[in-house]
Amino acid sequence: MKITVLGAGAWGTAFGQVLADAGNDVTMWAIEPEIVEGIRDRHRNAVRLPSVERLPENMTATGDRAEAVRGAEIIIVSIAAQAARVALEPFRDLIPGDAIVVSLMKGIERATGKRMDEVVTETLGLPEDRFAAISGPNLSKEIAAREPAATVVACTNIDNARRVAHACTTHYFKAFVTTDVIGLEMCGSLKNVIALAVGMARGAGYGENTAAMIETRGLSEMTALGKAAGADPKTFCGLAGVGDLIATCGSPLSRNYTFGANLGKGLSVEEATRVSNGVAEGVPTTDAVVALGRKLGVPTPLATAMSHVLDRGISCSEMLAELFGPDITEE
Ligand SMILES: NC(=O)C1=CN([C@@H]2O[C@H](COP(=O)(O)OP(=O)(O)OC[C@H]3O[C@@H](n4cnc5c(N)ncnc54)[C@H](OP(=O)(O)O)[C@@H]3O)[C@@H](O)[C@H]2O)C=CC1
Ligand SMILES: O=C(CO)COP(=O)(O)O
Repeated sequence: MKITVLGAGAWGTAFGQVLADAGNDVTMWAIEPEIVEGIRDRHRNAVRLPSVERLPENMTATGDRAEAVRGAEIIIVSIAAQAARVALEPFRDLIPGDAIVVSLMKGIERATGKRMDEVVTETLGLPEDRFAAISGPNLSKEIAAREPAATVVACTNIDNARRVAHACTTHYFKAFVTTDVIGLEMCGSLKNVIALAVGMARGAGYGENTAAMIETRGLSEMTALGKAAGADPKTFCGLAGVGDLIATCGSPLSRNYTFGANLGKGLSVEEATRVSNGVAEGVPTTDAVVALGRKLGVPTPLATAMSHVLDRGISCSEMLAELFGPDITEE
């Protein structure tokens, strides 16, 4: 198949390699000429994925939007979530009429509170059965090293989910399918907020009990919010939910975990942003989660406490005290 990836960041590039390994012809689209030339001429993305010495031969790149998507059967979107709307607008009239558009993004648009499925379909004028989301425990550097991993493809049209899953199946990468697009989107976005809090606790020097508490209470919070938004609660027990939570909250390869760890060590939000190696989606998504909780009538103690870290600069122990709350409640 001819597949295009919009956004040659760490995950866009690693996933492009998965697609190329699966036998597809892959074209990466990026704004920066340095990244385009590197992938096209030297098979290398030294800016965003330097750990890979040489990307596959059936992977190229262009900075020209029309050329990028011409004839593409599947178009992958892997752009920082807050920039997705602006970046996709110029593609609206260029996307082939039968292409499936797949989002790898894990975030909620802060300005509107919308999930990426909503942002992508709205911006591109795409029917929902031609939109798919991919989410799971997929730390890009490990997948770029071809370590065994699995993911989930969600589409309201299960046949289209299967087509996308087939396109990204390799000997080291396995894709499951689901029709629960909302659940998948909520899992990927909300676990980043939890990873910020776990990272912060780790950075402050706390151990396993504290991390397990934040992860478990966080899972409960994201499941309740997801259910209220229309998701299937089962999705939160699977790869995209618990699975991604374990990977993201347990690895310094996660930008969200690392961002949180830096806050826990005493860096300010500005300093943590400056040293971050790529986008930490949980940062802008935290406020969106709090607002969504308010709209849906679901308490979000963890996201609210994290928003006070990010907006008011409260410390890790103050964040945890907020999370504890004064009341005795049922678990
Ligand atoms: N890295 C990972 O392990 C995983 C990441 N994800 C998700 O995938 C998405 C992308 O992440 P990742 O690739 O790692 O992030 P990076 O920070 O490595 O890259 C972000 C990408 O967004 C692009 N971008 C930012 N602003 C704009 C804009 N205004 N117009 C066009 N492009 C823009 C960047 O382009 P440029 O390089 O030109 O700045 C870059 O390609 C995120 O939502 C993330 O949560 C999901 C699973 C795993
Ligand atoms: O989503 C991820 C792993 O599944 C990557 O997490 P970060 O965006 O925090 O690096």
